[in-house]
Amino acid sequence: MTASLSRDLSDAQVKAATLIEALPWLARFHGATVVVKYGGNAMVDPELQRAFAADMVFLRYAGLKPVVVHGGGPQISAMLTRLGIVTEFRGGLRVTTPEAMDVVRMVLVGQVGRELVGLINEHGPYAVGLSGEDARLFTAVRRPAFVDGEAVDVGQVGDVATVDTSAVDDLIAAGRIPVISTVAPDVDGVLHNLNADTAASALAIALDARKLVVLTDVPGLYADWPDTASLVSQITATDLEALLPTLAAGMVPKMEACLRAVRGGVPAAHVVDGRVAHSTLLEVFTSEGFGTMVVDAS
Ligand SMILES: Nc1ncnc2c1ncn2[C@@H]1O[C@H](COP(=O)(O)OP(=O)(O)O)[C@@H](O)[C@H]1O
Ligand SMILES: CC(=O)N[C@@H](CCC(=O)OP(=O)(O)O)C(=O)O
Repeated sequence: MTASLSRDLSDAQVKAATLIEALPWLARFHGATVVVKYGGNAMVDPELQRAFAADMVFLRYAGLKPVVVHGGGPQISAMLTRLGIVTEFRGGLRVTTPEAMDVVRMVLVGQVGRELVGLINEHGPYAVGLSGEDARLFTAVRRPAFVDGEAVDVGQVGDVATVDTSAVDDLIAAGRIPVISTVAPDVDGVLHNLNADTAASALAIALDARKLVVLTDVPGLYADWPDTASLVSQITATDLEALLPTLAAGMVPKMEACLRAVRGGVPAAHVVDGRVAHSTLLEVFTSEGFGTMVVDAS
Protein backbone atom coordinates (compact mmCIF):
# COMPACT_ATOMS: atom_id res chain seq x y z
CA MET A 1 0.00 0.00 0.00
CA THR A 2 1.33 3.44 -0.82
CA ALA A 3 1.81 5.95 2.00
CA SER A 4 -0.86 8.22 0.55
CA LEU A 5 -3.43 5.38 0.24
CA SER A 6 -2.87 4.38 3.88
CA ARG A 7 -3.25 8.06 4.90
CA ASP A 8 -6.53 8.27 2.94
CA LEU A 9 -7.78 5.11 4.64
CA SER A 10 -6.91 6.33 8.10
CA ASP A 11 -8.53 9.72 7.34
CA ALA A 12 -11.64 7.86 6.24
CA GLN A 13 -11.63 5.81 9.46
CA VAL A 14 -11.38 8.95 11.59
CA LYS A 15 -14.29 10.52 9.68
CA ALA A 16 -16.36 7.34 9.99
CA ALA A 17 -15.59 7.12 13.73
CA THR A 18 -16.74 10.73 14.20
CA LEU A 19 -19.98 10.07 12.37
CA ILE A 20 -20.78 6.83 14.18
CA GLU A 21 -19.95 8.36 17.57
CA ALA A 22 -22.96 10.60 16.99
CA LEU A 23 -25.39 7.65 16.61
CA PRO A 24 -26.43 7.19 20.28
CA TRP A 25 -26.80 10.96 20.69
CA LEU A 26 -28.89 11.25 17.53
CA ALA A 27 -31.14 8.52 18.96
CA ARG A 28 -31.28 10.04 22.42
CA PHE A 29 -32.03 13.60 21.34
CA HIS A 30 -34.35 12.95 18.42
CA GLY A 31 -37.36 15.22 18.92
CA ALA A 32 -35.78 17.03 21.89
CA THR A 33 -36.03 20.78 22.36
CA VAL A 34 -32.65 22.42 22.94
CA VAL A 35 -32.39 26.06 23.99
CA VAL A 36 -29.12 27.65 22.90
CA LYS A 37 -27.93 31.00 24.28
CA TYR A 38 -25.85 32.66 21.56
CA GLY A 39 -23.29 35.10 22.93
CA GLY A 40 -19.66 36.15 23.21
CA ASN A 41 -17.20 35.88 20.30
CA ALA A 42 -19.48 33.55 18.35
CA MET A 43 -21.63 36.65 17.81
CA VAL A 44 -18.94 38.96 16.46
CA ASP A 45 -16.58 36.78 14.39
CA PRO A 46 -18.11 36.27 10.92
CA GLU A 47 -16.80 32.70 10.55
CA LEU A 48 -18.06 31.69 13.99
CA GLN A 49 -21.40 33.36 13.25
CA ARG A 50 -21.79 31.26 10.11
CA ALA A 51 -20.71 28.10 11.94
CA PHE A 52 -23.31 28.78 14.65
CA ALA A 53 -26.08 29.29 12.09
CA ALA A 54 -25.08 26.04 10.37
CA ASP A 55 -25.17 24.22 13.73
CA MET A 56 -28.75 25.32 14.36
CA VAL A 57 -29.79 24.06 10.92
CA PHE A 58 -27.84 20.83 11.51
CA LEU A 59 -29.71 20.27 14.80
CA ARG A 60 -33.01 20.78 13.00
CA TYR A 61 -32.14 18.27 10.25
CA ALA A 62 -30.95 15.83 12.92
CA GLY A 63 -34.49 15.86 14.34
CA LEU A 64 -33.91 18.18 17.30
CA LYS A 65 -35.82 21.41 17.93
CA PRO A 66 -33.36 24.24 18.43
CA VAL A 67 -34.54 27.52 19.98
CA VAL A 68 -32.03 30.38 20.04
CA VAL A 69 -31.94 33.14 22.65
CA HIS A 70 -29.32 35.74 21.77
CA GLY A 71 -27.30 38.24 23.79
CA GLY A 72 -25.75 41.42 22.44
CA GLY A 73 -24.22 43.32 25.35
CA PRO A 74 -21.14 44.47 23.35
CA GLN A 75 -23.29 45.57 20.39
CA ILE A 76 -25.59 47.57 22.72
CA SER A 77 -22.57 49.23 24.34
CA ALA A 78 -21.11 50.12 20.92
CA MET A 79 -24.38 51.73 19.78
CA LEU A 80 -24.80 53.66 23.05
CA THR A 81 -21.26 55.00 22.61
CA ARG A 82 -21.98 56.00 18.99
CA LEU A 83 -25.06 57.86 20.18
CA GLY A 84 -23.14 59.51 23.03
CA ILE A 85 -25.28 57.87 25.74
CA VAL A 86 -23.28 56.95 28.83
CA THR A 87 -24.34 53.81 30.73
CA GLU A 88 -22.70 51.60 33.31
CA PHE A 89 -23.05 48.06 34.65
CA ARG A 90 -23.87 47.45 38.29
CA GLY A 91 -23.74 43.95 39.73
CA GLY A 92 -23.44 42.56 36.17
CA LEU A 93 -26.58 44.37 34.90
CA ARG A 94 -26.75 47.40 32.60
CA VAL A 95 -28.27 50.47 34.26
CA THR A 96 -31.14 50.98 31.83
CA THR A 97 -32.69 54.45 31.58
CA PRO A 98 -35.71 54.96 29.27
CA GLU A 99 -33.28 56.43 26.69
CA ALA A 100 -30.94 53.42 26.97
CA MET A 101 -33.94 51.05 26.75
CA ASP A 102 -34.79 52.43 23.30
CA VAL A 103 -31.27 51.56 22.16
CA VAL A 104 -31.34 48.09 23.82
CA ARG A 105 -34.51 47.24 21.92
CA MET A 106 -33.27 48.72 18.65
CA VAL A 107 -29.99 46.79 18.79
CA LEU A 108 -31.29 43.43 20.09
CA VAL A 109 -34.48 43.20 18.06
CA GLY A 110 -33.56 45.31 15.03
CA GLN A 111 -29.91 44.44 14.55
CA VAL A 112 -28.54 41.38 16.36
CA GLY A 113 -31.71 39.29 16.00
CA ARG A 114 -32.12 40.22 12.34
CA GLU A 115 -28.51 39.36 11.50
CA LEU A 116 -28.79 35.89 13.03
CA VAL A 117 -32.14 35.25 11.35
CA GLY A 118 -30.49 36.18 8.03
CA LEU A 119 -27.53 33.84 8.56
CA ILE A 120 -29.75 30.86 9.44
CA ASN A 121 -32.04 31.59 6.51
CA GLU A 122 -29.14 31.33 4.07
CA HIS A 123 -29.78 27.59 4.56
CA GLY A 124 -33.54 27.73 3.95
CA PRO A 125 -36.71 29.37 5.31
CA TYR A 126 -36.19 28.34 8.93
CA ALA A 127 -35.50 31.19 11.34
CA VAL A 128 -38.18 33.53 12.63
CA GLY A 129 -37.28 36.31 15.05
CA LEU A 130 -39.36 37.14 18.12
CA SER A 131 -38.88 39.38 21.10
CA GLY A 132 -40.39 38.91 24.54
CA GLU A 133 -43.10 41.32 23.38
CA ASP A 134 -44.42 38.94 20.70
CA ALA A 135 -47.52 37.01 21.73
CA ARG A 136 -46.57 37.73 25.37
CA LEU A 137 -43.61 35.38 25.18
CA PHE A 138 -42.10 36.99 28.27
CA THR A 139 -43.41 39.46 30.80
CA ALA A 140 -40.90 41.16 33.04
CA VAL A 141 -40.79 42.24 36.64
CA ARG A 142 -38.39 45.00 37.62
CA ARG A 143 -35.41 43.72 39.56
CA PRO A 144 -32.58 45.38 41.41
CA ALA A 145 -28.90 44.52 41.04
CA PHE A 146 -26.93 43.33 44.07
CA VAL A 147 -23.69 45.15 44.81
CA ASP A 148 -21.81 43.98 47.93
CA GLY A 149 -25.02 42.35 49.12
CA GLU A 150 -27.02 45.60 48.78
CA ALA A 151 -29.97 45.91 46.38
CA VAL A 152 -29.39 48.79 43.91
CA ASP A 153 -31.93 50.19 41.45
CA VAL A 154 -30.70 49.75 37.86
CA GLY A 155 -33.75 51.17 36.05
CA GLN A 156 -35.72 49.24 33.46
CA VAL A 157 -34.01 45.89 34.10
CA GLY A 158 -36.26 42.92 34.54
CA ASP A 159 -36.39 39.34 35.59
CA VAL A 160 -38.72 36.98 33.73
CA ALA A 161 -42.12 37.06 35.44
CA THR A 162 -44.13 34.85 33.07
CA VAL A 163 -43.42 32.82 29.93
CA ASP A 164 -46.07 32.03 27.33
CA THR A 165 -44.52 29.53 24.94
CA SER A 166 -47.44 29.37 22.50
CA ALA A 167 -45.77 31.40 19.72
CA VAL A 168 -42.53 29.42 20.08
CA ASP A 169 -44.50 26.14 20.11
CA ASP A 170 -46.28 27.16 16.89
CA LEU A 171 -42.99 27.95 15.18
CA ILE A 172 -41.38 24.70 16.31
CA ALA A 173 -44.42 22.74 15.11
CA ALA A 174 -44.02 24.42 11.72
CA GLY A 175 -40.36 23.30 11.55
CA ARG A 176 -38.99 26.80 12.17
CA ILE A 177 -36.10 27.90 14.38
CA PRO A 178 -37.24 30.64 16.80
CA VAL A 179 -34.62 33.35 17.41
CA ILE A 180 -35.45 35.35 20.53
CA SER A 181 -34.42 38.83 21.65
CA THR A 182 -34.70 39.43 25.37
CA VAL A 183 -36.73 42.58 25.92
CA ALA A 184 -40.15 42.31 27.57
CA PRO A 185 -42.95 44.48 28.97
CA ASP A 186 -43.97 44.49 32.62
CA VAL A 187 -47.65 44.34 33.68
CA ASP A 188 -48.01 48.05 32.85
CA GLY A 189 -46.54 47.62 29.38
CA VAL A 190 -43.23 49.29 30.34
CA LEU A 191 -40.42 47.64 28.39
CA HIS A 192 -37.59 46.00 30.37
CA ASN A 193 -34.11 44.81 29.54
CA LEU A 194 -33.59 41.13 30.44
CA ASN A 195 -30.22 39.47 30.85
CA ALA A 196 -30.12 36.95 27.99
CA ASP A 197 -28.70 34.07 30.07
CA THR A 198 -31.54 34.49 32.57
CA ALA A 199 -34.18 34.62 29.82
CA ALA A 200 -32.73 31.54 28.09
CA SER A 201 -32.94 29.61 31.33
CA ALA A 202 -36.58 30.62 31.96
CA LEU A 203 -37.49 29.64 28.41
CA ALA A 204 -35.70 26.27 28.66
CA ILE A 205 -37.75 25.46 31.77
CA ALA A 206 -41.05 26.60 30.23
CA LEU A 207 -40.41 24.60 27.03
CA ASP A 208 -39.44 21.50 29.00
CA ALA A 209 -36.18 21.53 27.06
CA ARG A 210 -33.79 18.58 27.28
CA LYS A 211 -30.77 20.86 27.28
CA LEU A 212 -29.72 24.45 27.77
CA VAL A 213 -26.45 25.27 25.98
CA VAL A 214 -24.82 28.62 26.78
CA LEU A 215 -22.02 29.86 24.51
CA THR A 216 -19.31 32.00 26.06
CA ASP A 217 -15.68 33.03 25.58
CA VAL A 218 -13.96 30.57 27.89
CA PRO A 219 -13.69 26.74 27.76
CA GLY A 220 -16.22 26.46 30.60
CA LEU A 221 -16.50 27.03 34.33
CA TYR A 222 -13.26 27.21 36.33
CA ALA A 223 -13.65 26.21 39.99
CA ASP A 224 -10.67 28.41 40.81
CA TRP A 225 -10.64 31.16 38.17
CA PRO A 226 -8.25 31.94 36.47
CA ASP A 227 -6.35 28.71 37.23
CA THR A 228 -6.69 26.86 33.91
CA ALA A 229 -6.14 23.51 35.66
CA SER A 230 -9.46 24.02 37.49
CA LEU A 231 -11.78 23.60 34.46
CA VAL A 232 -14.90 21.71 35.55
CA SER A 233 -16.30 19.15 33.11
CA GLN A 234 -19.34 18.20 35.20
CA ILE A 235 -20.86 19.63 38.36
CA THR A 236 -24.03 18.96 40.33
CA ALA A 237 -26.51 21.71 41.11
CA THR A 238 -25.68 21.38 44.83
CA ASP A 239 -21.94 21.82 44.26
CA LEU A 240 -22.58 24.72 41.87
CA GLU A 241 -24.76 26.44 44.46
CA ALA A 242 -21.85 26.28 46.93
CA LEU A 243 -19.40 27.62 44.30
CA LEU A 244 -21.61 30.52 43.07
CA PRO A 245 -20.65 33.08 45.76
CA THR A 246 -16.96 32.66 44.83
CA LEU A 247 -17.44 33.31 41.09
CA ALA A 248 -16.40 36.55 39.38
CA ALA A 249 -18.70 38.91 37.46
CA GLY A 250 -19.39 37.51 33.95
CA MET A 251 -19.78 33.90 35.06
CA VAL A 252 -22.35 34.65 37.75
CA PRO A 253 -25.48 35.21 35.57
CA LYS A 254 -24.41 32.33 33.34
CA MET A 255 -23.99 29.80 36.14
CA GLU A 256 -27.10 31.10 37.93
CA ALA A 257 -28.99 30.52 34.69
CA CYS A 258 -27.66 26.96 34.44
CA LEU A 259 -28.49 26.29 38.08
CA ARG A 260 -32.03 27.64 37.70
CA ALA A 261 -32.59 25.59 34.55
CA VAL A 262 -31.49 22.35 36.17
CA ARG A 263 -33.43 23.06 39.36
CA GLY A 264 -36.42 23.85 37.14
CA GLY A 265 -36.35 20.41 35.51
CA VAL A 266 -34.00 20.78 32.52
CA PRO A 267 -31.90 17.57 32.66
CA ALA A 268 -28.60 19.25 31.70
CA ALA A 269 -27.25 22.77 31.24
CA HIS A 270 -23.92 23.36 29.50
CA VAL A 271 -21.48 26.24 29.20
CA VAL A 272 -19.38 25.81 26.04
CA ASP A 273 -16.58 27.72 24.34
CA GLY A 274 -18.19 29.74 21.54
CA ARG A 275 -14.71 30.60 20.19
CA VAL A 276 -14.52 27.04 18.88
CA ALA A 277 -16.45 26.62 15.63
CA HIS A 278 -19.35 24.15 15.91
CA SER A 279 -19.13 24.02 19.73
CA THR A 280 -22.86 23.22 19.98
CA LEU A 281 -22.51 20.15 17.74
CA LEU A 282 -19.46 18.99 19.70
CA GLU A 283 -21.52 19.22 22.88
CA VAL A 284 -24.63 17.47 21.60
CA PHE A 285 -23.17 14.74 19.40
CA THR A 286 -19.95 13.57 21.07
CA SER A 287 -19.55 11.16 23.96
CA GLU A 288 -17.15 13.42 25.85
CA GLY A 289 -19.35 16.46 25.42
CA PHE A 290 -17.76 19.89 25.49
CA GLY A 291 -17.30 22.51 28.19
CA THR A 292 -19.00 22.30 31.58
CA MET A 293 -22.17 20.29 32.20
CA VAL A 294 -24.48 21.05 35.14
CA VAL A 295 -26.79 18.26 36.24
CA ASP A 296 -29.22 17.91 39.11
CA ALA A 297 -27.44 14.95 40.72
CA SER A 298 -24.09 13.27 40.07
N1 LIG B 1 -14.98 30.94 37.44
C1 LIG B 1 -14.96 31.39 36.18
N2 LIG B 1 -14.90 30.50 35.16
C2 LIG B 1 -14.91 30.94 33.87
N3 LIG B 1 -14.95 32.25 33.52
C3 LIG B 1 -15.00 33.18 34.49
C4 LIG B 1 -15.02 32.79 35.85
N4 LIG B 1 -15.09 33.92 36.59
C5 LIG B 1 -15.13 34.95 35.74
N5 LIG B 1 -15.06 34.54 34.47
C6 LIG B 1 -15.12 35.42 33.32
O1 LIG B 1 -16.46 35.43 32.83
C7 LIG B 1 -16.42 35.64 31.43
C8 LIG B 1 -17.72 35.21 30.78
O2 LIG B 1 -18.72 36.18 31.05
P1 LIG B 1 -19.16 37.28 29.97
O3 LIG B 1 -17.93 37.99 29.46
O4 LIG B 1 -20.24 38.07 30.59
O5 LIG B 1 -19.71 36.30 28.85
P2 LIG B 1 -20.56 36.47 27.49
O6 LIG B 1 -20.08 37.71 26.81
O7 LIG B 1 -20.23 35.20 26.80
O8 LIG B 1 -22.02 36.54 27.91
C9 LIG B 1 -15.22 34.85 30.99
O9 LIG B 1 -14.70 35.30 29.77
C10 LIG B 1 -14.24 35.06 32.15
O10 LIG B 1 -13.42 36.16 31.86
C1 LIG C 1 -29.88 43.73 32.01
C2 LIG C 1 -28.75 43.54 31.05
O1 LIG C 1 -27.61 43.76 31.42
N1 LIG C 1 -29.07 43.17 29.81
C3 LIG C 1 -28.12 42.93 28.77
C4 LIG C 1 -28.91 42.34 27.61
C5 LIG C 1 -28.06 41.69 26.57
C6 LIG C 1 -27.29 40.48 27.08
O2 LIG C 1 -27.57 39.84 28.09
O3 LIG C 1 -26.23 40.21 26.28
P1 LIG C 1 -24.94 39.26 26.58
O4 LIG C 1 -25.45 37.89 26.76
O5 LIG C 1 -24.13 39.47 25.35
O6 LIG C 1 -24.25 39.79 27.83
C7 LIG C 1 -27.43 44.24 28.33
O7 LIG C 1 -28.05 45.31 28.32
O8 LIG C 1 -26.26 44.16 27.92
